[in-house]
Amino acid sequence: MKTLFYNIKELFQVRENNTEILKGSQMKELPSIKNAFLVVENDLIADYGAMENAPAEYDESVDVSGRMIMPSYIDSHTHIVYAGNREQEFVDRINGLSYDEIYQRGGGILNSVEKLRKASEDELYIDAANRLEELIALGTGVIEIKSGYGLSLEAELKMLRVIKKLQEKYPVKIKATFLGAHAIPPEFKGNQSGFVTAICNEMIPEIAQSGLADYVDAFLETGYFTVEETQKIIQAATKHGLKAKIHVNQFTAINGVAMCVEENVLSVDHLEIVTDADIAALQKGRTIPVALPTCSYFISIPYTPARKMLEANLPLVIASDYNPGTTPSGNMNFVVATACIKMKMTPEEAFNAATLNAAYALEVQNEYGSITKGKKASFFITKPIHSIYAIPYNFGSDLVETVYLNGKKQ
Ligand SMILES: N=CN[C@@H](CCC(=O)O)C(=O)O
Ligand SMILES: [Zn+2]
Repeated sequence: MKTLFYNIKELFQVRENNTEILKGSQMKELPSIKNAFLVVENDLIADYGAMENAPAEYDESVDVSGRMIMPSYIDSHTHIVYAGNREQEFVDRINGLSYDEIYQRGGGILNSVEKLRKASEDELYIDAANRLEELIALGTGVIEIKSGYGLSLEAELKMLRVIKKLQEKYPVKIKATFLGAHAIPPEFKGNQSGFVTAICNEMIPEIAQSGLADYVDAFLETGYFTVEETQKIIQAATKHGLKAKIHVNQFTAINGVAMCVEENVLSVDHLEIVTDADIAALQKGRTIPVALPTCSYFISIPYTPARKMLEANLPLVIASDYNPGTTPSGNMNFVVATACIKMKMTPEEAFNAATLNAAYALEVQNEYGSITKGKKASFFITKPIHSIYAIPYNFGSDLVETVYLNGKKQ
């Protein structure tokens, strides 16, 4: 089946060759073709170009007049499998409690752990599937989903099985991450080292064996997991053939980034607090930094210093962090807008961070992230707009009209 999309007002993120990653000033350019065509054959991008070169033969055609096409968003950091909500903590923060104070009282992540352990696999699946359907309609075509609200082998496997079911049922590409080291569960209170040992010696081997996870994650943060504990977890994961993606520098900088780069982790995520030493460490390795602007927005913490990092010629990814505690939204259009408005990224930089560079953070750069021949035909068509700047500019509007995943209209 050959489909011609014609009269595209502007076709974005067109890359003749498969560019792997954009650093620093390279992120300023978002290549596009005005008045373009796009040919999709089955699930792949077959051709594109200026309208005057559009092919005359095809099986069906779609008129894209007045509208623009962007490759699907790649959301490389989410926690969309969870039970219930944390609306009361939201109000508690408005009334003056901090995220840490709520955690110290047994809330925060542990609140979600208690709820998740009680929920059935089917209940978790229904809620997560509803969230995923909303995100697909908002333009997300590839997503990473973490466990981390079970914190026992049994409950973590329950979460990972829910993610597997989502992978089987939805055309969106899903990567799964085991986040056993998210917080200390009640049964290990006062025995943090015992929990880390259980993660390394029991949970990681079993989870690697199950094939349910692509990556391992840990919350490297003051009051959660230390640099040394996280290093042990990364090394145990490596031993079992799993790469790591690490939550780090959300509230404090404790030299975790340098260790992560040394251990060659795939990505370091959050980075609301970034020191010069962190930047120097990132410059030396292939670990990609991931900022989560809507987390900063929701819990009123500093934003990742994007300008400083781009000036240091680093690459940057933006992702949603969709989770019940710090970011109960996975709208990547709003993530792009927040990156522009609060982190002073240009729209071109923000779209590059949410598509092409994000593909690298999930190792899907050969299939997704740009309009390149041979890549998956996963993209969204906007509503009629003047320019692509409308997406961050009209930050409260949904400007995604139609979504195609693997060549199929959703
Ligand atoms: N900070 C660690 N994990 C999540 C929040 C988890 C929660 O509060 O439920 C995050 O990325 O922000
Ligand atoms: Zn997170």
